[in-house]
Amino acid sequence: MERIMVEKSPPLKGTVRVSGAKNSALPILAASLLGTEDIILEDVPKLKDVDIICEVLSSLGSKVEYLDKGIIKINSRDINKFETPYELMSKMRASFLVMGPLLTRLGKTKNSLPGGCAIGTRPIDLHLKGFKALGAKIDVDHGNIGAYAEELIGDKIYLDFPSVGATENIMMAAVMAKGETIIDNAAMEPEIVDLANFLNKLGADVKGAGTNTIRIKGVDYLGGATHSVIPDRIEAGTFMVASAITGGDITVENVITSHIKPVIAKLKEAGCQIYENGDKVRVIGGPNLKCVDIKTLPYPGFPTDMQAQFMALMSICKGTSVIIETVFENRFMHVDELKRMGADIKIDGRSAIIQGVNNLMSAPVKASDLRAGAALVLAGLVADGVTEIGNIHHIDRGYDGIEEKFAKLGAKIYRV
Ligand SMILES: CC(=O)N[C@H]1[C@@H](OP(=O)(O)OP(=O)(O)OC[C@H]2O[C@@H](n3ccc(=O)[nH]c3=O)[C@H](O)[C@@H]2O)O[C@H](CO)[C@@H](O)[C@@H]1O
Ligand SMILES: C=C(OP(=O)(O)O)C(=O)O
Repeated sequence: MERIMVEKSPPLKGTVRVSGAKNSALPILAASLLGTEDIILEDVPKLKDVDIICEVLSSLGSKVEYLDKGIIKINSRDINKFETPYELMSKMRASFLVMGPLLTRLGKTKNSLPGGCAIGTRPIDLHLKGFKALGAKIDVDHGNIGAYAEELIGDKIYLDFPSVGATENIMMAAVMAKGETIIDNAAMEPEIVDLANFLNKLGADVKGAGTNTIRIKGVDYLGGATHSVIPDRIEAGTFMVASAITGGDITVENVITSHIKPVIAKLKEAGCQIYENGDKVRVIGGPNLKCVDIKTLPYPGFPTDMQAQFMALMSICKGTSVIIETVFENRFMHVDELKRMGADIKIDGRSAIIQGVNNLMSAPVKASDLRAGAALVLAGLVADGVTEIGNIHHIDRGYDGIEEKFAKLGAKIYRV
C-alpha cells in the first residue's frame, strides 16, 4: 500500500501553478456525452477521478483520446449503451453525473446507486426529483436506478438545497428537453458556470448559471467544442493554507481570485498578508497567526472542501476557533487523525472547537477522504518528525502531482 511521508519542512517558498478543477472537469466530461462532434478539453487535471470517468465514457461507446498533457479529445457520436458498469460507478460518486446526459440523449439510463462516503450519506433525491419533473419515470431495483422518458418536457424545479450535483445533472438533462426548464435555488458554484459555458459552446441555451435561477431552453442538437477547464479553487486554497501554516511565502498561479474570496478573507483575518495580482495570489504566512471562526456554506460561502485544511491550520494558531460544517453531516473524520498528531479539538454536533497548540507531532495517520488527506499533509509539514499518511488513494482522486508541487516549494514530502 502506498503512503505519503511528510517531514517537518522549512517555510514553503516559491510559485505553484494550480491545475484545472476536478469539480469542473468531471461534470464537463459527463456532459461530453451530449455532443455529437469532436470535443477538445484543455487543462484537464491528471487525476484518478478523471481516468475513471473517461473509462465510464468509453464503456458507453464514446471515443476518448488523451492527447498532450491536460488535453483530452472525446467523440460521443456513436454512444450505444445506456447502462454503466457497477465497478466503475462504485469507485466514484461523480460518475452518477452521466445520468442526466444519457437520459436526454438516449431516453433511458440505468446506473448503480452511488454509495455514501466518509463525509455523509450523500443522497440523490434532488437529482431524481428533477428528472421526474422533466417527465422521467424512475425505478430502483437491486441497487440500480433507472430513468426512462420517451420525451423530456421542461418544467419549473425548486431544489430544497442548492445541490451542486443535482443542479448539474438536471441542467444536462434539460438541455435537450422540449421547452423551458427553470431551476430555482440552484447551486451557484463557479463549476456550474463552467459547465453552462461548455454546454452553450456545444449549442445549448443555458442562462443564469452563477445565480440561483437557471433557465434552460431545450435544443434538438448539440455539436462539438473546444473548452478549457477553470482553475481548481480548492487546490489553490490548499497551497494558500500551506503558506500560512509553514510561515511561508507562496505565489499561487492560475487562480480566479473572485472564486476564493472566503479563503482570502479568512486567511487575512488570521493574520496572513495577501497580495492579489491578476491570476496570481501571494500568501505570506506568519509565526503568530490567530484562530478564526468558520462556517461552511454553499457558494459564495466558505467551501466545505476547504474545511479540513483550515482545521489543520487552526490547530496551531493562537486562541480558539469554532468551525461549523453545514453542508455535509459527517465531515469531521480528520479530527481524530489531527488529534493523534497533538491537536486539541472537540466535536459538538456539527461544530468543532479547536484550541490552538504550540506544536504538532508526527504520527501514522490515514486519509479518510480527499480533503482530510490534504489536511494531514498540511499538518505533517509543521509536525515534529515524519508523518506517514495512509489511504492516499483519496488524495490521488483530487490533487494533480501533489508531491511534486509541494517538493518544488521546499516541502520534504515523498511517496513510499
Ligand atoms: C464532484 C463535485 O463537484 N463534488 C463537489 C460537490 O459534491 P455534490 O454535488 O455531491 O454535493 P451536493 O452539493 O450535491 O451536496 C451538498 C449537500 O446536499 C445533500 N444532497 C445532495 C443531493 C441530493 O439529491 N440530496 C441531498 O440531500 C448532500 O447530502 C449534502 O449534504 O459539491 C460539494 C459541496 O460543495 C463538494 O463538497 C464536492 O467536492
Ligand atoms: C468531496 C469531494 O469530492 P467528491 O464529490 O468527488 O467526493 C471533494 O472534492 O472534496
